[in-house]
Amino acid sequence: MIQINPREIAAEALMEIMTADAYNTMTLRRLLRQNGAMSRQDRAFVTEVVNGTLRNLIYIDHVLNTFSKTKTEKMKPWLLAVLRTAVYQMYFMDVPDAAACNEAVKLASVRGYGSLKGFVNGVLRTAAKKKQAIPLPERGTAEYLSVAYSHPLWLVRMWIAYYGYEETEQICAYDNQSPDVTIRVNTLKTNTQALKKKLEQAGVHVAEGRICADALHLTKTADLSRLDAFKEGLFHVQDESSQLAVRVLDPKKGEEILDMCAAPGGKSFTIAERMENEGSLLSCDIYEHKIDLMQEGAERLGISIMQCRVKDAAAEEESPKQFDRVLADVPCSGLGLMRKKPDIRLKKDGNEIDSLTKIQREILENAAGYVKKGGVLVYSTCTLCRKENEKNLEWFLAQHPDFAAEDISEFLPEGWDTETAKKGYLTLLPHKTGTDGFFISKLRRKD
Ligand SMILES: C[S@@+](CC[C@H](N)C(=O)[O-])C[C@H]1O[C@@H](n2cnc3c(N)ncnc32)[C@H](O)[C@@H]1O
Repeated sequence: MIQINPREIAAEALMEIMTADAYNTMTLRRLLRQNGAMSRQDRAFVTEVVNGTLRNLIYIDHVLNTFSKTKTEKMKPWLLAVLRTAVYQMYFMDVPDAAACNEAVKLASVRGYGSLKGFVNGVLRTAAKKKQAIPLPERGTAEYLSVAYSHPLWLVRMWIAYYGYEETEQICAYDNQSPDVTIRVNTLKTNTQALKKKLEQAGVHVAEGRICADALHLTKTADLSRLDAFKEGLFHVQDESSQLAVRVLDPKKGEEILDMCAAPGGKSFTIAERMENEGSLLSCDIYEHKIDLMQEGAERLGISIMQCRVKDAAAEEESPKQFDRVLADVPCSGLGLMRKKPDIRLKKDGNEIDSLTKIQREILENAAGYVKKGGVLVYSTCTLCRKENEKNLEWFLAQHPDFAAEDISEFLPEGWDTETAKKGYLTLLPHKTGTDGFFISKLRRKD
């Protein structure tokens, strides 16, 4: 039988993600599939090493650059991947230093770098010895937050300008916690208590929602899709921030609703459930393959009012149909998702923000045309970036005197700061709300 070395698969995945700018979940999934003979434990190890290394990459590179004369940007991609994954094991996992180091030395040879075994060994042994004494940039600087919490410097600087130093440090620290899985109870088929009981019987640890009554937080979940409760369509995965966005949209039974950027479908599913599967919901996305997934999800959940369609939300339509409520949950930089998506930290700069802002404004402009007189438009993102959030809202209101921002405080949990909510918008800072970082705003078209 061929022996598969999980450390080699982890280094391979990391190298591909870094060199091809590949999306980490897809690369990982493919490599795990190609090496299907690995045990469950080895697969979990590979996943942990890859995601953990990505999550801590800036700090790990700082460690390597502290102890290696050859800097990380000059290293061969394979050696760099081996060193990075080894430092992750030594610094962040319970792997003994000697094991991580010896295995890395072997991996260097596997791909023809036998002559550099001494280099790998030297850097890792020193890194192991000096673990407690890594020199960091001076506290109180953006550089310190960037290295200590492995967040890109441009992002830390942007957040400091928005939220101040302390708040930024708290966001960064929150991003480094391991996330739980949040689900939305399918109220068409069950209720929170019944589902909680069923999941607990299946060995899942369940805690109740902190913001939404229909949310549950799960830990000790292996593969959710294997649970009977999943197969029976009793829930879908959805963060409480997204559930709150739908609460703010406030969909009603019998209405006509449009979700302009709907895939993978989470908010559409919650909208349909809140509508008690009565009325009509048009769920669009620009990517065809995502439409199929969304349709499958709706079927699993027993939702029949959702029509899924491929449609570019930024393309103008001549005489658009009008809806009671429109959700524009636009493509964004995703900076509120750092806890769950480690590769978002790899964004080298904020340059894409301007092009995203342009698309978001095009989508918003079209959204206005889809809202009936007296109807509602909710604009939301999963990012912490004022250009994509508050600035877009301001821009929209300046272009559209026929819309007014609407107070959303009644939808928020007790005790939340409602100063901006009264003006129709809210930024969810993840360390305060225990959710993804998120932005929700609500507008109503005047009669
Ligand atoms: C933030 S995600 C939406 C998440 C979704 N609302 C949910 O809750 O599951 C943004 C979506 O916009 C889609 N998208 C990107 N550009 C688009 C466009 N021009 N028109 C429509 N959808 C677009 C992406 O495929 C992505 O699925």
